[in-house]
Amino acid sequence: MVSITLFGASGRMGRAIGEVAAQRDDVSIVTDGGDVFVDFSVPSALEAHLDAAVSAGKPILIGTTGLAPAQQAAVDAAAERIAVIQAANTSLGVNLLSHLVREAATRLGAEWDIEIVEMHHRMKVDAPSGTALLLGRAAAEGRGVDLDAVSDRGRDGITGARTAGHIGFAALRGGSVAGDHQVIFAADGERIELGHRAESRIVFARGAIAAAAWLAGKPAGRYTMADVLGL
Ligand SMILES: NC(=O)C1=CN([C@@H]2O[C@H](COP(=O)(O)OP(=O)(O)OC[C@H]3O[C@@H](n4cnc5c(N)ncnc54)[C@H](OP(=O)(O)O)[C@@H]3O)[C@@H](O)[C@H]2O)C=CC1
Ligand SMILES: O=C(O)C1=N[C@H](C(=O)O)C[C@H](O)C1
Repeated sequence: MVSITLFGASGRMGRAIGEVAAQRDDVSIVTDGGDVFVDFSVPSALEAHLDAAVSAGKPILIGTTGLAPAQQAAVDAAAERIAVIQAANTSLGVNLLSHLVREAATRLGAEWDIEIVEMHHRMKVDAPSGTALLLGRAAAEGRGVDLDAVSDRGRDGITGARTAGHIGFAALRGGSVAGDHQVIFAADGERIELGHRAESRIVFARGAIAAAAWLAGKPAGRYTMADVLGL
C-alpha cells in the first residue's frame, strides 16, 4: 500500500485523484506523513509543499503548471535532495503525443511551420497551458532549437508576417473543456495535425496515481512520465 499526501485535495484535480484512489486498493490518500507527496495546487503554494517533501525525505509529483522562474528553480533544487516528477500532463495520451511531435519535428524541415492550439475550461488561470509548452519543447527539441528563442505567444494587431522557424501558441478558454491540445505542422499545400482531447480529468488522475505509486522509495533525482508509463 502506497500512501499519498495530496496538496490541492479539494480542487478539481485533487477530487479526481481522490476518486481514482478510492477505486484502488493499493493506494490511499492521507492527511500527512505519506510515502509520496503529490501537488496539484497553485504556483505560489508550491515552495512550501516542496519544503515539506524535502523535510520528510519523500518523493514528490508536481502537476501544478504556470510556475515563475523562481518557483521552477525551487523544483530544480528539490530534485537534488528527493525524487521528483514534474509533469504538466500526467495522461498517457499526451505523453505519447509528445514523442510523436518530437519525431515529426525531427523529420520535417524548417519550411513546416509549427503552431500549437489549446483549449481549456473557463476557470483555468495560466496560459499557454503547461501541456502546450511541453509539446512546444518537444517540437523545439526535435528541431534542435531552444523554445524560448523561437516561441510566439499571443499575437495581436499588426504582427507582420510569421517569423520562419518560430513555434506559435494560441490559448482558448471556455466552458468545461478538460484539456484539448493540437500541434499543427503547416507547409505549402498540406498540413499535419497531431492532437489529444482529454474527455475528463480522470485520465490525468490515473496517470498521477500511477506516477505516485512508481515514485515511492525512489532515490533523489529527476524522473519523467515516460519512465512511469514505459514510453
Ligand atoms: N499535470 C496535469 O496532468 C494536470 C495539471 N493541472 C494543474 O493542476 C493545478 C490545479 O488545477 P485544478 O485542480 O484545476 O485547480 P483548482 O483551482 O480546482 O484547485 C487548486 C487547489 O489548490 C488549493 N490552493 C489554492 N491556493 C492555495 C494556497 N495558497 N496554498 C495551498 N493550497 C492552495 C485549492 O484549495 P482551496 O480550494 O481550499 O482554495 C485547491 O485545492 C493547475 O496548475 C493546473 O494547470 C490540472 C490538470 C491536469
Ligand atoms: O488546468 C487544467 O485544467 C489543466 N492543466 C494542465 C496544463 O496546463 O497543461 C493539464 C491539462 O491540460 C489540464
